Amino acid sequence: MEKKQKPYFPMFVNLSEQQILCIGGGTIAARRIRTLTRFTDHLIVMAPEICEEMRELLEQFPIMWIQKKLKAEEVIAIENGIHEKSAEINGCEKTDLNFQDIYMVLATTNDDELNHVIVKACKERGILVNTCDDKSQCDFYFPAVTEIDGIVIGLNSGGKDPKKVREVRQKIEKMKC
Ligand SMILES: C[C@@]1(CC(=O)O)c2cc3[nH]c(cc4nc(cc5[nH]c(cc(n2)[C@H]1CCC(=O)O)[C@@](C)(CC(=O)O)[C@@H]5CCC(=O)O)C(CC(=O)O)=C4CCC(=O)O)c(CCC(=O)O)c3CC(=O)O
Ligand SMILES: NC(=O)C1=CN([C@@H]2O[C@H](COP(=O)(O)OP(=O)(O)OC[C@H]3O[C@@H](n4cnc5c(N)ncnc54)[C@H](O)[C@@H]3O)[C@@H](O)[C@H]2O)C=CC1
Repeated sequence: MEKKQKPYFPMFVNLSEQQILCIGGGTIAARRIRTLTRFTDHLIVMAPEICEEMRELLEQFPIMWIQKKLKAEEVIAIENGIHEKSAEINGCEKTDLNFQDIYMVLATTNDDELNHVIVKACKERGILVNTCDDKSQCDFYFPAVTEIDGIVIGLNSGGKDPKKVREVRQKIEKMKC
């Protein structure tokens, strides 16, 4: 008998004191960082360039931007405890970033190969990792999130239909009033 894939359990996690590193600063990254600003002030974005929406988020929230194009060789060095010298950081002093302090990594670059290397390095170090281009490699899925009267609602279709997930989230938001 074929085994049916079970849905993922919606575990609600305290992220308020956890550092989250998002590698990539485009459309997907901005959408996810916007969601995460509700849950933690410890957000780091690493990307050589960021989109307009991310730029606006950097102005509104205490997000650290490390302006850097990550190289696959550097990611592999994560295994040895990579120590990043940050290039340019939004409103903050120059500082070292030690991946050992990172709780969760979001790989959101448009370089699928790099995303894959990031996933591998994180898994080796036991860091929770999500990549936007391949659901089979994710430790967890990024949910659509909304909130009604302080009740957080997270939605997920197990990667079957993200577009529908978005539509359901929008329907819920219309019901709010
Ligand atoms: C599995 C998952 C893993 C993860 O990334 O965590 C994943 C994977 C992938 N998504 C893809 C495509 C799209 N994703 C969206 C939208 C969202 N995707 C999100 C989550 C997830 N996406 C995870 C669980 C999904 C689930 O619940 O089923 C949301 C909920 C959260 C967020 O991203 O913030 C957000 C809605 C947020 C909101 O609106 O509230 C849209 C629609 C749109 O953008 O309008 C499209 C175009 C679809 C189309 O056009 O049909 C591709 C192909 C990429 C490619 O082209 O290569 C992959 C890769 C793959 O399937 O392997
Ligand atoms: N999971 C999801 O919901 C969806 C996922 N995707 C996937 O997400 C990927 C990214 O999509 P977008 O955000 O729209 O792309 P985008 O082109 O807007 O952004 C890509 C970002 O990655 C950064 N980047 C590229 N190389 C880098 C490196 N070496 N180091 C650090 N940052 C680097 C760029 O500077 C840019 O900020 C797509 O290639 C696609 O595979 C696409 C649609 C939906």
